[in-house]
Amino acid sequence: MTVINLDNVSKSYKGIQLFEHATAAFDQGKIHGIVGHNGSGKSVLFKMICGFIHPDAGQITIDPVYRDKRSHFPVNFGIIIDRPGYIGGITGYENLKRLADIQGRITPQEIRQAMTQVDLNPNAEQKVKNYSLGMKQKLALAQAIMEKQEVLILDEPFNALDADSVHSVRELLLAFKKEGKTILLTSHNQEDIDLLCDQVFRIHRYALERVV
Ligand SMILES: Nc1ncnc2c1ncn2[C@@H]1O[C@H](COP(=O)(O)OP(=O)(O)OP(=O)(O)O)[C@@H](O)[C@H]1O
Repeated sequence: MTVINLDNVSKSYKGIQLFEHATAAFDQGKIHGIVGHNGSGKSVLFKMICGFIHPDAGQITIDPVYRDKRSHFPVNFGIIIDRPGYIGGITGYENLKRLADIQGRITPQEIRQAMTQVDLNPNAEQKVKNYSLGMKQKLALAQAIMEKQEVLILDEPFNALDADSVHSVRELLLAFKKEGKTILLTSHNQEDIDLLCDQVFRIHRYALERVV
């Protein structure tokens, strides 16, 4: 089943063409890797899929299961694109709790579980302003998975993670795939792509070229 479909998508910024008639389908229960050089448009692609920006032409269709009439954005998507702005003066847990309270769907225990899954201590008293880059990355990951989101859109999820954390996040993503979740990720590390991805798309000549 196709979860996200791109049909003839074109996008440019100030005369710089990023996509031209790009077409691709991303399937349920698979891990999809998006590769391409710096500035090729990986983050822009993810922002278009999540409805944050719009293609100049063409269509991006999301399975209606992930649509809600009341929202312009897809629902049940866990997203990491750019580094989110957390509140520095409170702990990681408190940040996630405030975000979780917006939907009011999960318990404190589920927030703690998500933090533990990415090797963050939910009981730590350290404020986010004192977090390292890798810890902020883990917090973003915890946010993306804490509501048990079915589709994960992860731009550079391994960025700044130490070797042990890379290993545990890889295992986590493979476990999510087994559960039937759909994952799109970017990485500049070929090993991540080779180990994790069922399908790989390369941004090449403004299109999404299937390489695996
Ligand atoms: N809001 C914007 N206004 C103007 N140009 C933009 C905007 N957003 C992105 N761009 C440009 O689009 C191009 C693609 O950016 P994008 O962040 O998608 O690249 P990327 O493939 O994710 O790169 P990297 O591998 O370095 O993360 C870049 O040249 C960027 O400057």
